[in-house]
Amino acid sequence: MTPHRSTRAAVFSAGSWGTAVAKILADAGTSVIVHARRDEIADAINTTHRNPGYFPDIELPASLTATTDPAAALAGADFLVLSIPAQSLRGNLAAWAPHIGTDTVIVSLMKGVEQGSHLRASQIITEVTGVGAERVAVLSGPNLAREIMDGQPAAATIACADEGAAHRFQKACHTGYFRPYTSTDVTGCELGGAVKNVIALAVGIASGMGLGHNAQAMLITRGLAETTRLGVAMGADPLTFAGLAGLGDLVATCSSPLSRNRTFGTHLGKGLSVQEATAATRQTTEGVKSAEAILALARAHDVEMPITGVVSALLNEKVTLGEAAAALMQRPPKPERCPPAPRPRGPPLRRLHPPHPEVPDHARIRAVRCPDRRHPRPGGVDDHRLHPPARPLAALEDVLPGHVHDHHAHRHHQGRPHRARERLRLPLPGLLDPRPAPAPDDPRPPHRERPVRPGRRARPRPVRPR
Ligand SMILES: NC(=O)C1=CN([C@@H]2O[C@H](COP(=O)(O)OP(=O)(O)OC[C@H]3O[C@@H](n4cnc5c(N)ncnc54)[C@H](O)[C@@H]3O)[C@@H](O)[C@H]2O)C=CC1
Ligand SMILES: O=C(CO)COP(=O)(O)O
Repeated sequence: MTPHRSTRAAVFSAGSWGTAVAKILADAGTSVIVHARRDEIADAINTTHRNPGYFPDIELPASLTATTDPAAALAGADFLVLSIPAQSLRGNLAAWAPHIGTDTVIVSLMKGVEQGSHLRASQIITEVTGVGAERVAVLSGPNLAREIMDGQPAAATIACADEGAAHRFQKACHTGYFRPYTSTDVTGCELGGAVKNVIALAVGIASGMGLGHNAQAMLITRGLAETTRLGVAMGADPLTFAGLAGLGDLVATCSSPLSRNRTFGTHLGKGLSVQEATAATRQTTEGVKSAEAILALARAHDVEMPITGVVSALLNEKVTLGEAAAALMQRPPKPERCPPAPRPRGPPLRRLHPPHPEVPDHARIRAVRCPDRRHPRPGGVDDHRLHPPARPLAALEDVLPGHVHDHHAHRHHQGRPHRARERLRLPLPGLLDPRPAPAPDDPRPPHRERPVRPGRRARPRPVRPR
């Protein structure tokens, strides 16, 4: 927290989070210039020390200045901090790139995945600017901008392949109310931030439908499970998802009415159409744009993400609220947890993009067997890849795996005899329908859920005396 005005940061966007991070940096003693798109916002910041577009009631540090000239903002900058909607990053960055200094570290605050390319912000940055991964950092965590502007305490994680660069930015933004930690898990931090927006949409939808805290906690917890599955398949450290950029951000966003994603979901849950919810939302709602791209990443890495799947289907208006909820609740029963994947080996199953320097060896999945021998799982990813289910029907089942009950997979899953390709379609009762979900055509009780402990083996058989 030593003053270091010689450190310079250029914050690109005078939006909600850009303004908040600019204030943090200035309060930490860093020399900050904000790049605004509109002259009137830049002028207001320079003359009244307020941002009338986002926080008209909050006075900004007098040392904080603004400009609409990207070259002036970037001149001599140690850090370029980017905080615009993820879908607009590529085009804007291409225009700003010629002004970026050769030593400038680029810090992404963005929590989205690009449509079409399915790239995260840090990957877009390296691709567009040609800057090496050691000069690209991400900052992510439970950081609702409004609370931070009010001076309330918060923490975040700064991740960079070069830990030294992360440390420098940590020093540049450490204040009495903002506590940054460092990490080298760029993939995990970024995925945590992007996927939690989709889970926050799901929680908002549940809340809008009038569902209680049990349902919301279920979505948060299983949302974290599917985020971690994707992260592990993409080479992230699973423990990152237990940290600020994972669980921390998920809890803050899913529980706060300040979250735009949760609020958008609440509108949907109350019955508004996607168009109506969009019209009711003024600021950036990354989850709406990223859900499908995240689902595409999941497919490419053979990871099941049922919550993301139903949110994407709802956003595309392919299913009703009741159908989406029923599709989640009627998935085949399974253990809560399978062991994490061992170090991956072998060629990737499918890859969306040419190898990225940051994730060269990790986007690989290998079949492992769950200690409960009836549940073979690929790479700790609890899907049914090893029970090739010969999935029927097209679009809906593709978006919502488990929407159609696969009788063959179900019997196989239970370790029982089965006839290949026998299938049964379940009706989809509305979520609030008091009737119990229809039982599969099996008279025996359903498979008992049993916690699986990593590394645990079947109990040894007693040795009979001869
Ligand atoms: N608001 C928050 O509490 C937090 C937001 N974030 C992330 O920060 C990023 C930015 O979000 P916010 O600042 O909240 O959004 P915002 O909607 O408040 O501000 C977006 C900014 O980007 C600019 N912008 C919009 N479209 C643009 C375009 N096509 N080209 C160039 N500039 C454009 C706007 O003028 C505005 O300055 C998102 O990825 C979000 O997930 C991350 C943590 C907290
Ligand atoms: O990322 C955020 C908090 O950490 C902000 O979430 P929303 O974009 O949903 O407002």
